[in-house]
Amino acid sequence: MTTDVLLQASHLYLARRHKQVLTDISLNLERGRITTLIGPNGCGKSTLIRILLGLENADQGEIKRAPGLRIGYMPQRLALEPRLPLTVTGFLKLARGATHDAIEYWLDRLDIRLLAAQDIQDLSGGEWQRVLLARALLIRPDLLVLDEPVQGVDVQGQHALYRLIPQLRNELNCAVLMVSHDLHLVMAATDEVICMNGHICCSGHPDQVSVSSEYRELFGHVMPTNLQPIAHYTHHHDHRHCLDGHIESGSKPQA
Ligand SMILES: Nc1ncnc2c1ncn2[C@@H]1O[C@H](COP(=O)(O)OP(=O)(O)OP(=O)(O)O)[C@@H](O)[C@H]1O
Repeated sequence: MTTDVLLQASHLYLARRHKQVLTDISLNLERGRITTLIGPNGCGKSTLIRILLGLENADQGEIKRAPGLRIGYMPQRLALEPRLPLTVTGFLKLARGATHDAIEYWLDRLDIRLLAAQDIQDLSGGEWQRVLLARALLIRPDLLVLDEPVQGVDVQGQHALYRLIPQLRNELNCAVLMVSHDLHLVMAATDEVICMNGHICCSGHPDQVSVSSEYRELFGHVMPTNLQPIAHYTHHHDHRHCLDGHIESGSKPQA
């Protein structure tokens, strides 16, 4: 592994109840890069994340993590005791890396200071997502893993969160791995997209993936009207890519 590679997964396979969930998944997560996993419901995104985090084991394959790697994880769901009376600050205190200073810092940085004394049961979906993000950031992770970070967040909030993620990457100089359902929403906030459906269908820069036939087969051509890109992306595509994103020989390179 080179020094910038924080996690390297090679040829992961996993079956669950006779169903092949993951097939031959290989990827590298590098410091300073944002990687987005995208794919339809049930394609194995959360399972892959759990395996990369070491919460589940693959049937086959290998995962190498940089020594001492600090991982901050924002799960898709968090099972909480429903009647547990707990303020946001109390909840954050339970997390790894929860020093007084760290909690104070992330409450301000994520604009959730006003929620500090609020009961976690009373948070809106969007507020809860920010609190979960703060919890993942407390240890100042080398690798920040976000499983559908905009779930339950309104469109404005989604844009705000996807603008924040590259800022956090710059601030912490960390790697980010996130799961999203909508490439066009995240494409300005990601360096690499891995499009999966059990196996990796295609991967590369969001510009390349969004025009690839494998991506279009999975997601169709039409962008939902309510989901506009955060930043305007233009496609100058007059050449073809191999599945690994390289330009096919003989095709015209981009101007
Ligand atoms: N413990 C299990 N037993 C049986 N099947 C499982 C188990 N865990 C996951 N699966 C199956 O594995 C597949 C992948 O699930 P996973 O949650 O990883 O998908 P996902 O891409 O994250 O989906 P979504 O976008 O809906 O969150 C699904 O078909 C799911 O039903």
